[in-house]
Amino acid sequence: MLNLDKSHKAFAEAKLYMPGGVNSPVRSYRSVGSEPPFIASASGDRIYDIDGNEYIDYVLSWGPMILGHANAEVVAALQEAVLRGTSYGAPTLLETEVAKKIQAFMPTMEMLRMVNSGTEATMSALRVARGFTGRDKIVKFVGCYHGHSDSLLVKAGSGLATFGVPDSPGVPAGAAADTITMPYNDSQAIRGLFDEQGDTIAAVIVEPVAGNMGCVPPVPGFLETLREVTEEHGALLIFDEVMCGFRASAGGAQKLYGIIPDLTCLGKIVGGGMPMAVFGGRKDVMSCVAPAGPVYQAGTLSGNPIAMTAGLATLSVLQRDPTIFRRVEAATKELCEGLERLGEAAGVPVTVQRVGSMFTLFFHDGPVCNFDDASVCDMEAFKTFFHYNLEHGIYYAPSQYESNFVSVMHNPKEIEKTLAVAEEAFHLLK
Ligand SMILES: Cc1ncc(COP(=O)(O)O)c(C=O)c1O
Ligand SMILES: N[C@H](C=O)CCC(=O)O
Repeated sequence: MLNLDKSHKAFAEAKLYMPGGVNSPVRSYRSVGSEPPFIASASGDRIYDIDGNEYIDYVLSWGPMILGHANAEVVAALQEAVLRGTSYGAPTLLETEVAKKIQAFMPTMEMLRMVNSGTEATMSALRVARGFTGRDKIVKFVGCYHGHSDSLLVKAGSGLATFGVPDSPGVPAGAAADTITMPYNDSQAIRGLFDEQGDTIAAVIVEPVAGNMGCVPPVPGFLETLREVTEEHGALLIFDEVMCGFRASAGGAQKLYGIIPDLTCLGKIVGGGMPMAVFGGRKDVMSCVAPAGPVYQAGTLSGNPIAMTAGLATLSVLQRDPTIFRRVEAATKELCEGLERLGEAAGVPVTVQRVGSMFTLFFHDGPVCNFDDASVCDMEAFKTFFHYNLEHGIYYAPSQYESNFVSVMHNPKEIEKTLAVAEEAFHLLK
């Protein structure tokens, strides 16, 4: 039995100071009816809690740590950088270096702006789209999560789906009034919407690979339809690649599926584990952003040298060794195929969905194409599987509505161990 005594004590104390004891709801383990291990350190594919337990980590800080935790090159760059000061609130050479690197991976980022979180990136991209088109309405998809800004907290995935509050109190009706929600992967519905009100829509924002209702790939034709209808009606297409950027492929989902969005949001990997995100895309659109144009957007710590350093070091490693993407994807494929095979062998209805190095094991018989499919998964089976794994040193995301991730440090031995634990867990569910 896992000993979490110190974590339980730490959680009780944390709850006195922070709502629910955490600084982001999905960390609380409330959805799986338990309490989270408090983490003391991490290295490679492992994290270690304050009770001395060790886990193979498939959360990876919710995606960023594709090189594994505490990558030597990233750490060395950060150690040097902090000695030069942590923030100047003034331009640096680093920011242009990072911008160039991002553009090398994603040429559609003709011009971009750095921010501090995925939430800021999507919120700002929408403002730019509205400013550029002079229209107010935006379209998002049920079960997609784009951070916690008011107009996007509507029928959202991730923690909101997990806790059963897809719309949040505190969002004024007016702030969400211009947000239209549509079912994911339904091209016909989106065509119908654009036939009726396409000329009033500023932008469609989408996770081109959804990760926040679990990992749900776009069905063939869906992204193509979004591109077509937005183009036909003068609306912008925004790809939220905060999660799937550098995961679906080196060039993100846009490269994998060959669709060029007008704007893209990046986060997670791009900041190498530091608070940093980006929005960018077409030069004519991004030229609207202040001070080049009238659409206001700003940030005291935006582009700060520490986040830039972590991002630059991470992207440099990825650029220098393109086999990393192949290796991480191969490991993820092996793991996912193994999980599906073992589930089937045990007679447990499971579907494992994967794109690149992100995946979800759904307790669902058949493909999960949208939020409705995800929400009829067997949540009790998920919980049992999750807890058995945690107790045996495998750290998955504590919700069926989340993706898991693999790093380049997960080698065949770790995958083998993970599958051995999964096999035992499936047998519990027979
Ligand atoms: C696709 C997507 N967009 C936006 C966000 C918001 O990013 P952040 O948590 O950095 O605000 C997230 C994750 O939280 C995400 O997965
Ligand atoms: N699903 C979210 C991001 O991708 C989970 C991270 C969070 O909200 O803390």
